[in-house]
Amino acid sequence: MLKTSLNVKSSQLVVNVLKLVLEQGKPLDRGYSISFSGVKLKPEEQARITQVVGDLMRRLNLYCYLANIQLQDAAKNAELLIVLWHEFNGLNSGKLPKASQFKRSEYQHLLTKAKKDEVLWDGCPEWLEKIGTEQLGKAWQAERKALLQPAKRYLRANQLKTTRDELKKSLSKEGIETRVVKGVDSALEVTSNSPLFKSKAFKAGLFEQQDAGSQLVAGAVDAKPGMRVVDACAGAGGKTLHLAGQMQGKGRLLAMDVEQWKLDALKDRAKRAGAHNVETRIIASSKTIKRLKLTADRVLLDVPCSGLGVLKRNPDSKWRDTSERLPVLVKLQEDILQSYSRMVKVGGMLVYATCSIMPEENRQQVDKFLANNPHFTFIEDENITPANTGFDGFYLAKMERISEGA
Ligand SMILES: C[S@@+](CC[C@H](N)C(=O)[O-])C[C@H]1O[C@@H](n2cnc3c(N)ncnc32)[C@H](O)[C@@H]1O
Repeated sequence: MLKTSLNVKSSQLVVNVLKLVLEQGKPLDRGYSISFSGVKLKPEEQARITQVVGDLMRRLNLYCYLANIQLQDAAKNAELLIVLWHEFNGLNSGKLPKASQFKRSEYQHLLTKAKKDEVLWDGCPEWLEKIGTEQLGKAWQAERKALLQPAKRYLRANQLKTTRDELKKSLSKEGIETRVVKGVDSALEVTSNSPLFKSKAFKAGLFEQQDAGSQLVAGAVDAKPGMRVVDACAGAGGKTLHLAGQMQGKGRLLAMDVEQWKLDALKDRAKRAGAHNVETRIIASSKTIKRLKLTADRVLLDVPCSGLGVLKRNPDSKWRDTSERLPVLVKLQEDILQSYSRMVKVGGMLVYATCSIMPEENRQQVDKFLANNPHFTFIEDENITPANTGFDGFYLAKMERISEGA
């Protein structure tokens, strides 16, 4: 946490980001890029601003409660929330705009009450508490607390161009300090506040920023040189590029998605990474999938999901989403699993993955699929949870096709 208060300029940038996210519905990353564009800021100051915004977003309901305002009025009262944030974190807020509106005795009274309400204290909206309790029972409490922690920055060494040890050394020469992540072969955790994307190492394609949990998912696909591999919900290719590294540029790696702009971004990233065996294909209709029937050694289905495993990285979604999205996503996941699994050849492996920690999107989804598809057999699954790992939360299940089936 910060040791000194924000200055007025930085506090104004916090306000800008909050307004973009809460009033205009921009994702947090976009809020940062718009607010920081053209503004001269030292990397350390930028890191301080993102810390304050991140923390405010993770516990927005708590800070609103302490400021005695409604959640829907958070953006309008952003300056007051920053004052509250300083007080809550034991920092002097005296020089900040709206410091004069801070009512200490009311704050102390509300703080005492808030401490008794664990769900509010952990920055959890009611809809999320309900889902978490229903789906995870007693385990939810630890996950709720883990999801309140700031997200760490992890990198994946691009095996096509370097090794993790070499990358660590190259980064250190540029003043970027990292440490090795135990249990994740390709991952480094960034321990300094250095900007990553202006580094020579990044421009040379030596790494991608990717959560360690996400690296475990792509690692489980175990794509080998010469294989035919499909990443069917590839997005902008976080995992595709990892698979390309596993394949060492040999074989065929097909990245598919329903959104062309994501595949366009993937192409740019693949170029920088030197991933020359990546082909992109838009899924225009079910025919795109049917044409690939029984052809792939590996199919990764990193399906659209609630994102409830990655809330510490995307805390803004707690205040945007509702529980109504979940059943819609569960149905979409079921359809994708049923239809896209056709691409796996006999003896090939299907990897189903989400960035959710909720069983309804995870093991229950897999069990339903296996019950209806006896030509697949279960190999193993893994719940990568924030409470157990400190990483973002993911789920993965591996299944093998044992016969052609339907
Ligand atoms: C969890 S994200 C994928 C993230 C990506 N694999 C990565 O590691 O960066 C899910 C992706 O599924 C895509 N998607 C949504 N509906 C789809 C569908 N019916 N078929 C294939 N992809 C779909 C979304 O556009 C999104 O990019």
